[in-house]
Amino acid sequence: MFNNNNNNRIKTFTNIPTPFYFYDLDILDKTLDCIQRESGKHGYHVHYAIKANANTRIMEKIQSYGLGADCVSGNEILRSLETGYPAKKIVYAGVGKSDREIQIALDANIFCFNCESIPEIELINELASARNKMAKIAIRINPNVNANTHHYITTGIEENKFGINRWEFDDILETLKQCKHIELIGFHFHIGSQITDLSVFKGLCLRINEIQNWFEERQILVNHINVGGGFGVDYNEPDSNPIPDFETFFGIFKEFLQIRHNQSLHFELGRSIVAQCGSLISKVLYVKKGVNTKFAILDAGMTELLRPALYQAYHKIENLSSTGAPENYDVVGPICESSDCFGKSIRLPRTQRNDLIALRSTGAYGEAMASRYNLREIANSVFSDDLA
Ligand SMILES: Cc1ncc(COP(=O)(O)O)c(C=O)c1O
Ligand SMILES: N[C@@H](CCCC[NH3+])C(=O)O
Repeated sequence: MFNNNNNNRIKTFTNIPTPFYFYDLDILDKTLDCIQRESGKHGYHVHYAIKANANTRIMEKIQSYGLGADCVSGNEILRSLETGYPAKKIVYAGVGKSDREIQIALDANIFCFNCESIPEIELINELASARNKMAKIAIRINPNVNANTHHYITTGIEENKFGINRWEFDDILETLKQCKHIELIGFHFHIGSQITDLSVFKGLCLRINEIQNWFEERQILVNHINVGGGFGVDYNEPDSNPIPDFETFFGIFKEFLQIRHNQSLHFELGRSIVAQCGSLISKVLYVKKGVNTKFAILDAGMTELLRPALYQAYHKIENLSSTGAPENYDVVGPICESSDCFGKSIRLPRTQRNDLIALRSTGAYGEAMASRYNLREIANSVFSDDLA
């Protein structure tokens, strides 16, 4: 995206106050085209996990391709409705849904609650009963499949707080019998995020097959299977792999998941849709000598991109201004935290004050996780369409 063919774009960056989130809408369009084509081959339903990036323009663009929304809060449901996602394509997960949030979802008549505990199902039943409504739910089942990803973003093993475990199934069936304002329409699964070992999804399919058999033996059939999200992206080589291999990803589910007659399959993709269209653009404030290294101190920090500090995540770092001889730098932000570091011993062309630096693949969980720590301003977003 930032190679020599794009020198003009880089020139336009020079006049924009930094730091800012840059979104290449061409990459987003190509990603969405690919998702539409590859999921369409199998008739799959894709919901965008808006927690990855709830920027209005990004959400509107994704909605224009017909995707639904996967929400984790009442405010995300409201934002989805405002940006044109039809209620009948909204799913809502979360271990801690508040009364207010459940009411928002009931009033909007969303497609499905993904329920994570028995007390939650009982509360939804009570609030639905007060409105004389039926609430459609899927139970979020913890399939106990290890996602082989960072332990902070693993969600599908028994020790995690998410979902309902297998040893609770009998109690769930009992609860569902009691709850007259609940209609069970699906089973939901989500095992973690940034999964690059695709055999993990095969393991998920095989586990879902076993779970479906268990329920079928008890005459429980549902119309919807939702396998969540989690498909990872290439943070090392965003230019060689700007669009994840959705053909292979959806193909795994086609091959290994035993979908019953009349069942539809749903996905909740976040990162794989938006990560590669975004970059955080920053300026070098100072280059400072350390004991063993040089620090390149940027005007962006963990307040604009938390992932490196939170998960030791790597985002490719590029100096857009320099073509000098390569040197090693510890690339850090201005925040009063030692973990405010984007990378150690990063090889960059000779770097100096005012050079523009791009932190790549920040479209997912970048702007969405921004904070005002140290009373910093929230950075602006800039779209490729708006640049000359
Ligand atoms: C329930 C649920 N669905 C979907 C997602 C989206 O995940 P990803 O951005 O990895 O596709 C998440 C986040 O991990 C999630 O918790
Ligand atoms: N926020 C995380 C992923 C968690 C997704 C939500 N369950 C990330 O940046 O990688």
